[in-house]
Amino acid sequence: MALLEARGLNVGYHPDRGQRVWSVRDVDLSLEPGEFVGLVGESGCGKSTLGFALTRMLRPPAHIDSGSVIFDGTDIATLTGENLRQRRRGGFALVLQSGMNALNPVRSVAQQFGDVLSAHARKDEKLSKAQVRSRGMDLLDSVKLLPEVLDRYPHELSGGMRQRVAIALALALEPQLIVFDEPTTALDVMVQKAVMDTIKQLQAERKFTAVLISHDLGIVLEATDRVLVMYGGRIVEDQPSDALLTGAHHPYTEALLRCYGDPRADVVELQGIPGAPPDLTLPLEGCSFAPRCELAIDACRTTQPPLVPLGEGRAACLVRAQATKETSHV
Ligand SMILES: Nc1ncnc2c1ncn2[C@@H]1O[C@H](COP(=O)(O)OP(=O)(O)OP(=O)(O)O)[C@@H](O)[C@H]1O
Repeated sequence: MALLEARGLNVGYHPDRGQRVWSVRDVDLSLEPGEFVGLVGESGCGKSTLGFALTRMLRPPAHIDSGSVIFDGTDIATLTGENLRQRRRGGFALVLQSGMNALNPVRSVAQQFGDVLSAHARKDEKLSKAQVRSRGMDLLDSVKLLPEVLDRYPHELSGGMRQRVAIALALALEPQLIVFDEPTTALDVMVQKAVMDTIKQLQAERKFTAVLISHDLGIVLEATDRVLVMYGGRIVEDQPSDALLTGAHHPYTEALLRCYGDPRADVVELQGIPGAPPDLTLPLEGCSFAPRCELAIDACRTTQPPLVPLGEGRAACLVRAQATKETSHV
């Protein structure tokens, strides 16, 4: 049984003034226990909004307009207040792009462990300062930080250390699902690799379900079991990572793969994707990639392609779905 299932999920930003943005459109996805899933796509396609929705971290003007997010049997899309807070323990957590954004600049690391643990403690449970410190030291150890980091403030730590503290704080409530939103983007390449190695090791040992949001297909393909590709607020492809390396089924994924150079190759020829991403303030008719797609036929401009089984997973492309149907009838 899936750990999380999102069905018909629509998320928009509805500011009092200014334009509405429909950032996540009709998303259906499942996350299995213990799998490591990548979420990729161009900037602005809705990855973070989806990650925030799956962990119920959206803040106004963002709003779940419709759909469900069934986590471990409960629809968390409709949970509020105390019920939602209680569900986070042993439930779902989000690690943000920059550790500095996630940490409170005026609280020491130990105080922040105390804040997280006490905010989600059971009613009959009160942790002493010594218990918080001991738990904090274990968690710091798990992300490869020394115990003395407990008494430091965020500004005293490097970017990589702050990101490790943010990961340790997410682990404090022993979540079954952690969404990592661009966890290494703000770090230099060496630190990026070290932090990614720690994330992979923690996931393999603790067996939580992980979603890695990134625009770097290379990092995602290396770390994950399965990749979800987003375009214009929709999931357009969902395939095992190994299968994507040998062939994508959606023309947008193919274009993304051409933008990523294999560092092992002797000669790397990178290509961009001509055209611009869709405007998410507008309703979309047909396939949102059609204006940039070399394969597009008339029907692509008028019919929203459903996400159907293709290859070892799913893809939302009318042309490819039709071609597969025709070959299977030959
Ligand atoms: N607070 C906000 N108010 C209004 N629109 C927003 C807000 N945050 C995001 N959006 C819009 O929602 C859409 C999706 O943004 P989102 O950040 O989810 O995309 P993303 O794929 O994660 O991008 P990036 O890779 O750049 O982080 C974009 O069009 C963005 O402009």
